[in-house]
Amino acid sequence: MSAGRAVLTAHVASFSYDGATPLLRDIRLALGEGSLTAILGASGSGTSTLAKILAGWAVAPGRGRFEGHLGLGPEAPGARLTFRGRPDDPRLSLGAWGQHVAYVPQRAADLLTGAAVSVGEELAFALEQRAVPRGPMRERVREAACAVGLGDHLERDPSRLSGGEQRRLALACAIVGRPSVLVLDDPSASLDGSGRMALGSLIDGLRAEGVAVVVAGACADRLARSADEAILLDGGTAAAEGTPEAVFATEAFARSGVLPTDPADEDGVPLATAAVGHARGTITLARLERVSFSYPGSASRVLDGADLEVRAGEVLALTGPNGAGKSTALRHLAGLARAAGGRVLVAGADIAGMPAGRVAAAVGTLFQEPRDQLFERTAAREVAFGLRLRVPGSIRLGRTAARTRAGEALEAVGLAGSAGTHPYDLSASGQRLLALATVLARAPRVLLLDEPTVGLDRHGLARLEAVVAAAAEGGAAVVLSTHALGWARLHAHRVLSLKEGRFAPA
Ligand SMILES: Nc1ncnc2c1ncn2[C@@H]1O[C@H](COP(=O)(O)OP(=O)(O)OP(=O)(O)O)[C@@H](O)[C@H]1O
Repeated sequence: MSAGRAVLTAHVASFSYDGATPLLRDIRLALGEGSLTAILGASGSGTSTLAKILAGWAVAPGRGRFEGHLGLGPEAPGARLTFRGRPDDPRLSLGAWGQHVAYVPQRAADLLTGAAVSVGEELAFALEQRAVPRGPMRERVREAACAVGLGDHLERDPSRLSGGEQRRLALACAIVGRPSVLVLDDPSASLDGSGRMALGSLIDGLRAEGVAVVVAGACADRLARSADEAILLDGGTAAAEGTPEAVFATEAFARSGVLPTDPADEDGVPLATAAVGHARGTITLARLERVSFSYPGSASRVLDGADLEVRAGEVLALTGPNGAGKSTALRHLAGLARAAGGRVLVAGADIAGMPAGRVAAAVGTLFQEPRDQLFERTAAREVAFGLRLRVPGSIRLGRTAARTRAGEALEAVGLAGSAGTHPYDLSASGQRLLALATVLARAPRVLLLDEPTVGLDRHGLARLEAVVAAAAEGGAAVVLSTHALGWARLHAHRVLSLKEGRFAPA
């Protein structure tokens, strides 16, 4: 695709996960030095799979059947690997490939070792494998951390970072090894405004040094718009290719379900929240009253006298920088974190000392990482599970009623056709919608949604908007945390920003 000297070439003649139904067919890429390529496609179109193939993660026995070529550097015999989906295919050494091609998956935490006790150690890991001497290693670790805004967090425990901070760390891990190709799946997900700006500058800097960058996703955001080349995946193949402008102008793009604008963009969105009208309810369903909280072992207060109130029928959006404490505030409302000072009230009751299981009778939570809340064999069973539980204060449904309700909830989020699918076989956005269905099915009075828009395409976002509006119409209180500020201004009654432990109108 790119006219510059190719640093990576790929021909995906065919790729399937199950060895039978091809997900991708006849896709060719040639990534030029210093180029930016956008791989766009709606949920399930294969953008993440193509990113994984380029990164070498999907090219291994047991990971799927790949037929085609992968080549590093100018095409030459030996630099090109040919795959026929057979046992005698070349073994792609992820270690060797990874020295040239770095990758940040959609679920950024998957890139982290899980063994490092500090951000600095996590970053040093890849360099230790390459025997980089201590002095330069320290310098490169600091440089990579600073590039993503984690320069002051080198001593922090990676497992205790917020979602956005973890994405920043994964990005730093990818660049610390100085790759010649960087593949980023949904790179802006969970990043605040400054994180997005830093990502843009980082990519510009890497391209100036000759690194070929690939961004994959379901949104024609600023990064995709600034690409040299875009490729639109639809129906398993490249439905359009060319400059972003040319691709965005095609009928295939209009049909595809790719978001034509970024939900984070505030351009043209009025400051006062608009489309949803006024919340009608007067009953307060959830409240934080002067809540203070610090995580164990940390001197700083994440919440510091935070006040928040949400009424029946209201959609309240929480925004604020990465690490500000939005998820922490939601955890308090779900009874999963306990205030050190102040009170948390849900449906009129002070929940101090109330077991989280009991709070769950009134509250449903969509977590920031939805895969963490999925554990069943099929999507239908996943949704039915919570309906069959004995939760004090809520009604346990019989098997048939639970199945019917689960079907309705799957239908509402657009997953009726995936009822029999294993939750882990759904795309990341499919998993988010499934987790949302598990919450909706129980019809809780308070809905807590942690970054519900992340990774959703146009169809997914429309479903989310519909179910949030319907829940509020039905009298539920909805509290969602988001960096999609433009979207929040359109779909929430109020938007609050969390800074220094307190909420204020955004
Ligand atoms: N289990 C934990 N132990 C210690 N610190 C934590 C833990 N979980 C989160 N933190 C820290 O608390 C702060 C608030 O985190 P939280 O996840 O609530 O932020 P957030 O506003 O939701 O961020 P993001 O926008 O990145 O998702 C961050 O500094 C985070 O690193």
